Amino acid sequence: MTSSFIIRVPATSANIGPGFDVVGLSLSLYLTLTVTIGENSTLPVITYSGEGADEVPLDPYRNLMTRVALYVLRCNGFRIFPPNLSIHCDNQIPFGRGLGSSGAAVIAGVLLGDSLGKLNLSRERMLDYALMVERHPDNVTAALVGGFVGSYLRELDPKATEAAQVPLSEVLPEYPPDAGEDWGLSPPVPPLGIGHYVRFKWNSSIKAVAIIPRFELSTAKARAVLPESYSRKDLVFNMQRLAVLTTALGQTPPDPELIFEAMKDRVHQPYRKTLIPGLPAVTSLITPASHPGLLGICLSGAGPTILALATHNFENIAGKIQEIFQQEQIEVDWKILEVAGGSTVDS
Ligand SMILES: Nc1ncnc2c1ncn2[C@@H]1O[C@H](COP(=O)(O)OP(=O)(O)O)[C@@H](O)[C@H]1O
Ligand SMILES: N[C@@H](CCOP(=O)(O)O)C(=O)O
Repeated sequence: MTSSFIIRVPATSANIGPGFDVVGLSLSLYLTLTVTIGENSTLPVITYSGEGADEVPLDPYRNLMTRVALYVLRCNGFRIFPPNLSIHCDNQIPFGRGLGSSGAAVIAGVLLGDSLGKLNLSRERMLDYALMVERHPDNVTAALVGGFVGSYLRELDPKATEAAQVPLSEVLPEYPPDAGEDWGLSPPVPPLGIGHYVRFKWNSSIKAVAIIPRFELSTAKARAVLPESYSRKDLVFNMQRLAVLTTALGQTPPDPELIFEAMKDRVHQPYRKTLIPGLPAVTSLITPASHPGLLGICLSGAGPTILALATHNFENIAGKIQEIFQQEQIEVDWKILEVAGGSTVDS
């Protein structure tokens, strides 16, 4: 007998200016998995449509989503994937653009492992698993619970810190063992309650315009350009703005002057401008005064996507940003997105 279920995970925009590795916003682009049990196969058969379909690995031991699902299953007493599984992924989230595609794949993998193993993990426990794989909580938390969220990683005792520092390659085995070889010990189980979050209010008149350059920038590369330490002046600059921003985006009516200044950042964007030509011009030349309706502009996640928050005049704002990128010989696509709900699993 065949049965199936559907997992849906939203895109996310992390940081929103000053909230580096802290805040995330779920957005209305989705990774949708249709999971069918009943096909005749030993290993999961994976197919893709949409974004990334021509580059994503379809081998379940190499695909990020199924590797995460296997990690969750192995931590809970299952040795291998259940048989007769087929997974179709329809993906609207472009890879490597700062819209949380990897965070969505990790959350989809956790939900897949939970459903296949009938584990009934709580949302908090699911977040622990996701955080073993993606160590910054902003994307995965927003993708799991939805909305505008702030999160932190708990400081762990030395034993748990050790478990949480295990390299990704050990948490997620990439290759099956050779025939006859044992899988070895189960992977490190996440410490309990690594991540904690709160959801902030969001004024529903605010939409997110995502201006998406047609080139990929891996998050790893965009993190590698960041310094190890910061001046007190720059940290205070960001903390002052973040404290204001988390309330300002929930107020009615939204205050453009307040939000525009509160979305400025000195922790990641200045260092990433070398990887994203046009970024300094985009964040300085377009203002609420020049473009009514605009509230603020930032890099989405690690970039290269630009996120403009606005209440109206979306086409005009996107058009100006597109023009700035064109001067750098960079083509873009743009979309008006809503703030989305969290991930769902439906039969
Ligand atoms: N739906 C998916 N299924 C499998 N792997 C994915 C999926 N989405 C993203 N990935 C992996 O994550 C990589 C992008 O991650 P990353 O550099 O963090 O960029 P992003 O800003 O899009 O999260 C992709 O190149 C791919 O390897
Ligand atoms: N806080 C992280 C967020 C990365 O988001 P992504 O969507 O680019 O994966 C960072 O800024 O590095």
